[in-house]
Amino acid sequence: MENTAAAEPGATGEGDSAVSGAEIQLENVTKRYPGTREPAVGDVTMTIPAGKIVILVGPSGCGKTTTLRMINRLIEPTSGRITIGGEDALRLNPDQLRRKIGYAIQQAGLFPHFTVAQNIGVVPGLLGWDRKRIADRVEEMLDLVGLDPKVFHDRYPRQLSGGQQQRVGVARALAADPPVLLMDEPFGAVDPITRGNLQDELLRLQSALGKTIVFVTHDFDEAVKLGDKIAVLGTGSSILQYDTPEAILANPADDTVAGFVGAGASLKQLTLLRVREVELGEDPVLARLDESPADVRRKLTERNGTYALVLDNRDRPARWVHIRDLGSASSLATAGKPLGDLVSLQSTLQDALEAILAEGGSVPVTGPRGEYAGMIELDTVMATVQRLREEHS
Ligand SMILES: Nc1ncnc2c1ncn2[C@@H]1O[C@H](COP(=O)(O)OP(=O)(O)OP(=O)(O)O)[C@@H](O)[C@H]1O
Repeated sequence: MENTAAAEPGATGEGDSAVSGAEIQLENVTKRYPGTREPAVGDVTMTIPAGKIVILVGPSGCGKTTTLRMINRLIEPTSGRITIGGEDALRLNPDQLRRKIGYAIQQAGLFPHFTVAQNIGVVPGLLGWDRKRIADRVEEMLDLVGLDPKVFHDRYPRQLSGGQQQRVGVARALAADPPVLLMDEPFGAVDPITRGNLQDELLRLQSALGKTIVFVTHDFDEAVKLGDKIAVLGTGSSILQYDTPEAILANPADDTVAGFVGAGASLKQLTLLRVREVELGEDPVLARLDESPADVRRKLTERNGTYALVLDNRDRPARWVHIRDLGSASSLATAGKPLGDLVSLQSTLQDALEAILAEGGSVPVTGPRGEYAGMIELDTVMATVQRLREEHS
């Protein structure tokens, strides 16, 4: 077996975080499936910059998967040229090429009769790494994707939740430290909360790894959240617009893109901003769980307030109390009502807006340890939407 890829930069498996991806170029790439009239991919030319996440979005059947799978030659192009890091991918041995390209798909595509560890070790094994190095790498990858090696190492895929399977899928794709990662709706089959977590995880990994990632999705919100650039594709993978999420949201190239971006494009821009980037509002009257209700009532009266935010002994927001609850209350631990939605400094403004709408006003923001960090208000979010609209018009 040839295993020259193991000697390539970026395939060392040393886990060094400075590894950077390779640029991918597609030049006039066409795929015609036998017996079909129109090409599935027609004359596509695009450059995918090194170390960036590029998202392919577009309607079902427009050729996203075909485009992706031509990059690792699971599908052979009918014509055109593809280079990866300047190397002509169509001249390489396809097996050798694929060992340098991680591939993660919907429902993870794990081998059911292999344990988690065996699944992750597949490509390093093919590359001829010795057992010790593979074992170390498997541990490192499980850690990286947030799965405890002691718990998950020997499990079989059927013993994992959908989200855990996806994590193993990502770990397997990254195991040989390939410069390029292709992801085909990798989070398509999990519930929205797990999906959000996996997306956050991918962004965290990417900020450390700097791979070139080509990611296919149907979901424009996912594209906006993850993409450094988004390619909006039409029939035959024709590129309708290829730009940053900000630019596409602000100025869709045509009506088709605008339709795909959907209503509320300026609201979607809120997914690009984090709560820590905007000014927080004025503090409400703050109280401690162990303060006496009478003292808090006095503070509220002095400050003309109606609600106090009660913090626990570690400064974490715990409850709201209304001044009228305080007359009869014996302790703040039971007075008023527990908090509903909270947002953190890391949350997107989109999440903050949802919480504000659910709570009907302003919402407490928490810092890294869950401690109270300030309030975010509807006015701040609306002013931000207005500013974004003006900046991009
Ligand atoms: N093996 C094949 N033989 C013939 N036609 C095919 C084959 N595979 C895909 N196609 C056709 O090529 C076109 C593009 O398919 P592709 O799977 O790339 O689209 P897609 O954008 O990824 O779709 P989806 O979002 O639904 O997964 C479709 O019209 C599809 O029917």
